[in-house]
Amino acid sequence: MLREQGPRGVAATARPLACAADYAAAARAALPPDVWDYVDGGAGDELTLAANLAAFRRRAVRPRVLVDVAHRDTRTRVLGTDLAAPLAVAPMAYHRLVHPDGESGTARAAAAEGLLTVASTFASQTVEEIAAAAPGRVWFQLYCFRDRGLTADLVGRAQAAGCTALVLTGDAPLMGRRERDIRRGFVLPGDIEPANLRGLPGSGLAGGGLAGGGLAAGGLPGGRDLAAATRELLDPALTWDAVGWLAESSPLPLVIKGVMTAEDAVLAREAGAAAVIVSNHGGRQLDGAPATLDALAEVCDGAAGDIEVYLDGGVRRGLDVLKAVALGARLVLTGRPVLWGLAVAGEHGAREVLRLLKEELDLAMALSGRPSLARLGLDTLAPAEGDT
Ligand SMILES: Cc1cc2nc3c(=O)[nH]c(=O)nc-3n(C[C@H](O)[C@H](O)[C@H](O)COP(=O)(O)O)c2cc1C
Ligand SMILES: O=C(O)C(=O)c1ccccc1
Repeated sequence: MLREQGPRGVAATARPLACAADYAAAARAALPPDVWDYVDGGAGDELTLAANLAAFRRRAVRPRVLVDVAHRDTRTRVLGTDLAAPLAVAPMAYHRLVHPDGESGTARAAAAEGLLTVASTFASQTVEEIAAAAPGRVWFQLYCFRDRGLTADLVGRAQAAGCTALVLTGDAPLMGRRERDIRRGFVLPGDIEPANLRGLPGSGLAGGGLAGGGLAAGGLPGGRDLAAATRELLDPALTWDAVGWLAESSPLPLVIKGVMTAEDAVLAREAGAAAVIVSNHGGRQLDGAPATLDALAEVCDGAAGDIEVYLDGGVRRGLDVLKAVALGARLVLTGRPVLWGLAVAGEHGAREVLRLLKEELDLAMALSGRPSLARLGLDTLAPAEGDT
């Protein structure tokens, strides 16, 4: 068990870290304030960020008692990968902002717990390094660039590196306005880079562009404008045609991230996707989008059992995983908690956070009288407040 470090690591004040929220507090104390806010923050008034958390808290579980729960089984299989629990690490940019172990540390941590990691296009290590750290347990998150040749190159690299699925992010035609980053004048430190784009001509994000003084999030003087540099790369004209193109051009199963409506679940199905992730990007894109847990039912309706439905956003407890699975998610992804663990104790800390979430899920399954994932269904949860 990890212990919080006291001043200069004084052991006498060290307290055990009992849950993900404890890691958040320890990470906040350890990280520079601008990095904490980059990770923690959402878009606009952070309404959606708060809604994701509130939706999990609102739902109560209907416990069944006197059920034999001597053996619990949290295992599942998702797109050909065997998982110890229906849990994965959501794609996040720049893990080395919080710890030098970076994405390869995260990927090793997840694999050690029998889970998988989605590596971001904007990872601070290359997809080759990350995939090599956790063979068979890495998916690749793709941002589709204006330059389709460059996009196809990245897809080819991810596949050659051994990634077993592609996750196309659909909710970021432009970057959301993260006001904490603007107020802090957040700048990507000069030693952190989007490693997959190394040497990329003309992007302004790689090579010399980065080495010279870093990237500012808010267009403030003293660094490059992160939002502007990302805008130069990402294609705001992206449509479902690109999904069809990707589904045809790569043998890897394709997952669409950011689907929040039944209509878009139907389009994902028709375009050849294998799955969708109900996600509002952790409240970092459209502020005002609903909580993901509240959008899950309609996306499941649209998916109609033809494609799988996953969920991310606000998962902080094993109990949250149980609730999402009960409402139809085959896989639940968690983002910020893994960066909290990584910030506190590198790979070991990330692993501890994932282990805690798994243990909490196992205990919640026992105490709710549902010892297998198959027993988690709509009858597991009490009606949401306000439902009739
Ligand atoms: C620091 C940070 C960086 C992120 N970078 C990406 C990214 O590169 N690509 C992407 O599709 N989503 C990205 N996301 C969104 C996550 O994949 C995920 O949707 C979200 O974090 C889930 O919410 P949670 O953090 O509340 O678990 C990022 C989120 C955070 C917090
Ligand atoms: O911060 C994010 O949420 C994110 O998705 C992103 C995208 C491109 C570069 C850096 C971060």
